[in-house]
Amino acid sequence: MSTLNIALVGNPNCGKTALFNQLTGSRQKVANYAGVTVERKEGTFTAPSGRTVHVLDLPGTYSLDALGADEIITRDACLGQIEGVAVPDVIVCVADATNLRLHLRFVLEIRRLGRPMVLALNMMDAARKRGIEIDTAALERELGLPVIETVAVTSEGTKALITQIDRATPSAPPINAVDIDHNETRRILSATVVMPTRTAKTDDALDRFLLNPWLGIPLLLFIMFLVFQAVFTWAAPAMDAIEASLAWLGGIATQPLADGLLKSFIADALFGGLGSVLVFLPQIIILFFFILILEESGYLPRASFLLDRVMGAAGLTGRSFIPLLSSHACAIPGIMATRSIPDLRERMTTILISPLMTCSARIPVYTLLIGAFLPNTQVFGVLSFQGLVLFGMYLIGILSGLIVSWVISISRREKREYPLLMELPSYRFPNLKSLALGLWERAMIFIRRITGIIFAVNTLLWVLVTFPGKPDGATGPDIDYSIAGRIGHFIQPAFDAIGFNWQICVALIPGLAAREVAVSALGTVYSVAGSDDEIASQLGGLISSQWSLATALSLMAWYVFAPQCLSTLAVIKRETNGWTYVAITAGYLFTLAYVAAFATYQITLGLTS
Ligand SMILES: Nc1nc2c(ncn2[C@@H]2O[C@H](COP(=O)(O)OP(=O)(O)OP(=O)(O)O)[C@@H](O)[C@H]2O)c(=O)[nH]1
Ligand SMILES: [Mg+2]
Repeated sequence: MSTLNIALVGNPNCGKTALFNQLTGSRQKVANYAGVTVERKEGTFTAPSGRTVHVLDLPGTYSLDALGADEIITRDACLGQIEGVAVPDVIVCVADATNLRLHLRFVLEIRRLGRPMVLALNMMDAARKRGIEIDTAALERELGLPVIETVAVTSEGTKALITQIDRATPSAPPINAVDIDHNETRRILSATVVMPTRTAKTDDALDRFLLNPWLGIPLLLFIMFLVFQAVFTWAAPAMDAIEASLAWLGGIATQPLADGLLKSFIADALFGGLGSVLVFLPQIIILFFFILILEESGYLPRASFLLDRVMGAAGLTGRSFIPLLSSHACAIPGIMATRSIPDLRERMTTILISPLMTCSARIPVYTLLIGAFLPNTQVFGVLSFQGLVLFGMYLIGILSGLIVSWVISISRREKREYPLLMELPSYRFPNLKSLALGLWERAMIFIRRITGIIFAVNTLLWVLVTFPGKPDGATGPDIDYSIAGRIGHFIQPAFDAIGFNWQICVALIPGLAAREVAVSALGTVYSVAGSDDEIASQLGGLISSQWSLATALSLMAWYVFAPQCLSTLAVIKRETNGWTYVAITAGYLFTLAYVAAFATYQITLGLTS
């Protein structure tokens, strides 16, 4: 059976990736701002004729004229000049029906390439809602192209689009030498589109409020603050329920077993280790719930504008905002999103500081320590004190990032070359189905991490804390004689000044692979060391009785800075093409981590003794 190659092109934020996901069933990132897709993505589906269709999703671009990287990629992809990528048999040009004035120009540019093409008139739902009337048949005639109305968030029109693409041999459109002319765009628009007299009323009203010079930034801070309160308070009942079920299940699972290795493995490594991380699933889902809503609503590019001045003081621009905000979910997509920053220095600075943003893998560590060591009291009767501290941890991460960036900028003489020019998309109510799917996917990624890397590293750790057993006649606890116990005791002196005991040292080593592993590792170490029926869903209780407050705060300070994530370092190597930035990042972050933990430990000791 023959195959067909198609490429999705269009202006940024017109719904190419949403359409790509509909066609191929993939779940590539979609969000309501320009520049979400930074890398070409490929997928396939089977057309009704039985042909396999290869789909190429491309970064959005405003025109083919300019010489930016995105424009070149798009043009080369359309003409089949990218190595390893087939010439598209059909170009699917996607245009936002609510913004045809802008998008039609690009359609005409693509048409000039003289390749077979189809126009997907996307966002038809939004266009209808705003009362924009488009005469599709007239548009087809004017352009000499098939035009299909689509709604890429609900799959409306996807079938019609597939049928159109699947037609035997799509033909190239007529080449019209003058069609780049603005007059041509205007002429086609007036022949095919009736705009309502007043448009985008809601957008303007909301912007007057959210972009207000006085209200804007306080509102932004307030939104962020609410998110972190919610992460702490809403998650609490679900976390308690998971903890209780794990304790119950653990009891059932280990009861029939005789004391021995199997029982120790199930109790200590599985329930003690992995269970202690699973408990944080609700918090992670709540955080992503807010991040997804912020991404879809259209608020993020506005926040970039609001923060442009503030970030300017730190030597950055508003462009760094979205990459840095994404880093709060995970530094990896954040670092990849820096590709949309044209200024190389700014991009490298953003990459260097993105590991300082509090990624979701730190939530288990912070929550464990905050929950165990700080009082669960209310501030002003409504705010959770623990939630406030968590918010504080996020602020410390952001402030440290801005300070580091400011220090880097001191050495920079020349002026900013790229003023912040960003399109403000329309506000949009998030599609509930995609929101639910997005959260489901996050939950699965977290669970896959637990059953994948965290399980692997933790099982290895269990082996290391269990073997070799205690020699005959020895008196100390078993774990002291194990390999891990010996390693922990061996390196502990280096961490004495920052208050880490040997158990923390043992947990930090596997925690280098991924941050949450440190929690499961502590769970396993304390579980093995403790009596057998103490399952580390009570890890918090255990450490609160064994560590000083100074040690706990010092570990939190360590976690603000320490670059304990191999995947982040790997992606920095990939994005910067070399080891230099990896070495700089790891070096400066470990140094800061040690210094911050040292100061925190010594000061807290001084105050509490
Ligand atoms: N209401 C509505 N929203 C849509 C439709 N198609 C896409 N969206 C939303 O529009 C926004 C942009 O969609 P994307 O698919 O990320 O756009 P893109 O063209 O891939 O953008 P870049 O990758 O930045 O070039 C997202 O918020 C989508 O949920 C549609 O037909 N109707
Ligand atoms: Mg995209």
